[in-house]
Amino acid sequence: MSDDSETADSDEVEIDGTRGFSTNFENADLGDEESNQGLFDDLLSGEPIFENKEVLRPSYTPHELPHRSDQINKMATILVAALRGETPSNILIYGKTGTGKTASAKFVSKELESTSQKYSVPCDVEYINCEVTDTQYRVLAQLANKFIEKNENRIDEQLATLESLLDTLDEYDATVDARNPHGANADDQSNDQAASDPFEVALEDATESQTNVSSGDETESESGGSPPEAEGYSGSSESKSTLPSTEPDSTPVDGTGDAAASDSTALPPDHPLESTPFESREGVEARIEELEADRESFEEVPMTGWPTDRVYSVFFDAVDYDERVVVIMLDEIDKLVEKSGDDTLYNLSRMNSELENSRVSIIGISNDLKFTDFLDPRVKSSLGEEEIVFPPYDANQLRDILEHRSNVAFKDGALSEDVIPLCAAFAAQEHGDARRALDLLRTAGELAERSQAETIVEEHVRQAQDKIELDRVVEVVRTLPTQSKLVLFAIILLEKNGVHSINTGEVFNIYKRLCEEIDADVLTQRRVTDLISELDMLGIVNAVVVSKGRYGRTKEISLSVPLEETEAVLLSDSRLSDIDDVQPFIQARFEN
Ligand SMILES: Nc1ncnc2c1ncn2[C@@H]1O[C@H](COP(=O)(O)OP(=O)(O)OP(=O)(O)O)[C@@H](O)[C@H]1O
Repeated sequence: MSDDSETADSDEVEIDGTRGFSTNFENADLGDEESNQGLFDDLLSGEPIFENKEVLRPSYTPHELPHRSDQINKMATILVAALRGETPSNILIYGKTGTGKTASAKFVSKELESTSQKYSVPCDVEYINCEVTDTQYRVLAQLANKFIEKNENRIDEQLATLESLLDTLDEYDATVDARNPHGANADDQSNDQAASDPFEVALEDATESQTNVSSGDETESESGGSPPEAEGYSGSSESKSTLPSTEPDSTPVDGTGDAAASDSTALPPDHPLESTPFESREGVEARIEELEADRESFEEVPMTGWPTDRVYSVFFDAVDYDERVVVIMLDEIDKLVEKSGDDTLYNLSRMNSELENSRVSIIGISNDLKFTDFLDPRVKSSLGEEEIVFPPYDANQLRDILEHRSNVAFKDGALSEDVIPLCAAFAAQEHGDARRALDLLRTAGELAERSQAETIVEEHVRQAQDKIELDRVVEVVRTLPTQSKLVLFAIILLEKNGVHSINTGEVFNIYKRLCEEIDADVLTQRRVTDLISELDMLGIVNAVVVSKGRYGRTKEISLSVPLEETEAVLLSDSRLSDIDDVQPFIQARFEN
């Protein structure tokens, strides 16, 4: 270490100005140990606590969800209808934050999609977080674009299969010509062996593709039981309806050698188009053209600017392009309703009566048990066909969840015994929130790592609890409206000056002075009393009503959060930071 820094120092002494850059780059190029000053070496040298910290982050989707098997099974029982080609009932999922709603729903949808691939039943799941995507326009636009992308991908796969079918046809024709320069199809026994390999491959390819004739057509669906990768000639009703039956026995070929010369439906058994829906090269080429035209016609929806009707119609067409069951998962659905009413849900829930090829089913996820009160009764009954409740976890369940994760997250021996029970207990007090429990465990690990400890102990968990709480306070205070910030600042100033049992009148007087100082509107005392109650509800201040005997009742206010940190957050607001000398204001509390 010391060697490193000495060398680095001497480099710096020798160079000046622009030359310094080039010398440093040279060092970097050399890549030897002497080129850095060991800023990170110390940190890296400590024994790491974590084996895989990502596992504790909210973005990680666990493979196992202990204590949620009832809810997961119920969801699967409802959604299995999609794998039978039927429309699953809509589902509403309720539960407080951190009770595993999103994780469980994502887990089930992953399983659903992979099983649907396994059995070649077309089924798509789309997830939307309505806290981010919170208007009807955005929801529909996002869905439209996702389905357009899916359709394009499917078309690309189909085109690739068809192009390779054309190649196989070319090879086949060339081989036939070579075998039989006079035009007869030489498929007699003696030639079978020589011809078998490429044709068998082609036939296999074609059969594989053909089994997937499944979607987009009114005429037929043959999806069940075919292999997952089969993506063949699906899509257009027109091309399909003009195609011959795909049943192999429709034109028996006797193997005597004249099949190629006979009419086009009588393909020899080793013909690449046999057991495909196509009877000629032209048929394949026409289908390619048609798919390319479809692909061209898709128009991506811009994120703003179109009339909502147009967005809806593009979304509708994109969903209905293929035969499939579509599950739309709307997480934080209450935020969407709160922000933009229930129009989106109304439109989505009535789609099925108009869709021709596909079916839509909705899973809504909400923290707010009461949000359906704001829904149109028709939407409410359609959306809530099935309801699944996620109860809060208790401390034992949280302990199990943490233990599962910690096995992967931490190095052996990095956790002392009481850490997980303590994290679970803290989080159980917070309405059984698994996210909070995982945050605590991760933060405790980070604090231990930062202090270069080898194991995480109870103290780290307590520090983590304080840190998370403080982070929450900072976030809440930072995002308060200016008027609330002024009221809170007034309370802080009073506390800082040793005033105990602060009452509303005192807060109001200081608040008024602060408003004048920064040219803000002054609210009425009644309104300020409301703002104090809001701060109380957010857990930032504690306001209790006390009786003063014959002088009536008053509120006694005290700060519930750390004073200095909160003041620092308030002063980081550019408007409040203009207030320079606050001391004289304190006198104002005696004024009236
Ligand atoms: N049973 C469980 N097993 C393992 N991890 C879980 C379990 N339940 C929840 N989690 C984890 O807890 C965190 C929060 O879960 P999730 O996001 O599913 O909660 P939520 O109920 O959807 O909360 P919110 O309503 O706030 O979105 C995630 O990291 C998730 O992986």
